[in-house]
Amino acid sequence: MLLPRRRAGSGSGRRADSVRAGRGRTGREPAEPATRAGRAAASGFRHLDDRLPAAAGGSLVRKAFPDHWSFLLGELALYSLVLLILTGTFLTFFFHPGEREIPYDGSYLPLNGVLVSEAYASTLDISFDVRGGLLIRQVHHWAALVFVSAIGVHMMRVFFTGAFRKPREINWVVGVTLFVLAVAEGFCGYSLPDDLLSGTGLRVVQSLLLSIPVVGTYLSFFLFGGEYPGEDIITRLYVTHILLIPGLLVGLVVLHLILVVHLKHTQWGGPGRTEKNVVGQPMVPQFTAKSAGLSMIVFAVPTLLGGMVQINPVWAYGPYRTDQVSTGAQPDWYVGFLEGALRLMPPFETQVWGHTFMWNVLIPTVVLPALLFLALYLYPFLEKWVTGDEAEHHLCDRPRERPTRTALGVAGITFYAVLLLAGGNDVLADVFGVSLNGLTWCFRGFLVLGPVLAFMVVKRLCLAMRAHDLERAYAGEETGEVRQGVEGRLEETRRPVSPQERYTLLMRQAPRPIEAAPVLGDGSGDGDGDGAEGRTDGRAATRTQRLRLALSRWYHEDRIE
Ligand code: HEM
Ligand code: HEM
Repeated sequence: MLLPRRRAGSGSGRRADSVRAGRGRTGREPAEPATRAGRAAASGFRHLDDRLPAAAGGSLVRKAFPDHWSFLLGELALYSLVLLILTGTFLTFFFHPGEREIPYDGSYLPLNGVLVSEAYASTLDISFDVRGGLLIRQVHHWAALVFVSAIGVHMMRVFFTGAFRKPREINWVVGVTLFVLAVAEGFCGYSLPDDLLSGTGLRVVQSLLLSIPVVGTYLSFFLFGGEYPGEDIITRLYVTHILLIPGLLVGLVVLHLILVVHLKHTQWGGPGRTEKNVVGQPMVPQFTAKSAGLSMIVFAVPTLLGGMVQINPVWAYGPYRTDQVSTGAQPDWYVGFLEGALRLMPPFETQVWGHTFMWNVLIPTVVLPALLFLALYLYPFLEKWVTGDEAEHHLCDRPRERPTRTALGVAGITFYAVLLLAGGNDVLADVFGVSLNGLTWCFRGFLVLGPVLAFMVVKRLCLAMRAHDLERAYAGEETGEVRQGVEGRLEETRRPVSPQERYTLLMRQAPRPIEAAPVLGDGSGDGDGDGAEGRTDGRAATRTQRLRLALSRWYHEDRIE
């Protein structure tokens, strides 16, 4: 039985937690945990709960967590962050960020006597001379890949289900900031060992800085502590990597989670699940047990990978030297899209008053990422503006129900994927034995056409799936059997879908484009915000309003009602 529990002062103040104990519906109060240990844990939490501010008006112990797997993606990111902090702390005991050159005298014989930076030497020491060092280094690197991937997938879940809509726009903004910080943290991290691969990445950063008009040279001198490569960059990246960004990340994650608890989770629609309640398993013991299990998997998988699959063998790349670049150099995947943008950009430069504007570096590495992240930051607000949807939403959209949003999302992912693949164009050309220039031109074409094609295909697919849903709801689902009547006619048979499924298929809203009237008003010009201050001649009053109407029509066109 679903038992609504109202939580004063939390979220919109109107949503109630409906806690379902276990998966069964018992028709009674939410069941107490069956085992003695479970009951003891629950009672301990309740004691804490009564004494913490979070308990005001309700119980954290009985907070409902939706039990769909997609709500565990955020936790995947959370636990990989914990693993990164633990393994990173271990690494700080042995890593020396210095750039002074010393002759290497550790266990890796091929480099014995070679002049290398202290940072590089200490990374080799961690790998070959510190007990368990290589394992922890590799676990740290694998965990970083899992972390950024988890954030990416979590962000897609939030995007495609519309969980960024009112009242969660601020949490979306916090989330995008977490994403930017995670990418920056990863970049700083893999630049620390000062090997040939990471040095090549830093060289790209220097070009990026130099391409910024007017202040570029100063920025480069400031960051690198003088003429490239300078003597300060590794120390600065180190402080940023182990103190500054982790501090910001942890602070923002705490804020992010406070907002999740305060606003409560969204949930998938279905019988008994409304905009006014949250149905799910209680925090203790079901959710805690599930989450603890997930945390162990998150700790185990990178540890297994770290123990068995080699990653970033810096001894094979050699120490960084400004006059060398290794072939096939690839950054970690999350930075690959910038590399791809750099490789696809045609070589444009402009000379103005003796100064060179390097568009070929400025556009792909500064303008493009700035626009991409700006689009991510603004999306919830832009969608609200275009749809005129000011309502609070706590039920997840099924992606097919918002064909334009889903198609836009897939178009964005296609754009990103093309850039990522282009970042490895040399490796692809080598593996498939094709011309590098030919491949680059193909990628350029696909960068423009791919997102458009993806948009069109995905929108049609969403509409088709939605039409199919409605057909199932009204006409029933196909049984796969064909019957022949007495008069010889063949007809397919259908059976009605279950009432629960029918409810889920039909409970959707049918959003419509903004009507001209509220935007245009009745011409009263009283400016009282009641939609009655526009014109009466059927034309939008301003260019912005006309744009908004046009975008709204485009957003909602071809809908299935
Ligand atoms: C939160 C996200 C983090 C990410 C994405 C991240 C990522 C990375 C990456 C990719 C490396 C290069 C590893 C390698 O050499 O193969 C690295 C190195 C390092 N990280 Fe992190 N890291 C994170 C957090 C931390 C934290 C919190 C600390 C310290 C408390 C830390 C300390 C270190 C140290 C000392 C190194 C250099 C050691 C080495 O490369 O062998 N990291 N990090
Ligand atoms: C360090 C990175 C992050 C961590 C640790 C994290 C963690 C979480 C957790 C544990 C939840 C609740 C469970 C769930 O819905 O999955 C959540 C919800 C949420 N996250 Fe994140 N997140 C991170 C990054 C992001 C990013 C990059 C975005 C979007 C750009 C985002 C937006 C949201 C939103 C809007 C919710 C509320 C969703 C809902 O109520 O359904 N988060 N996050």
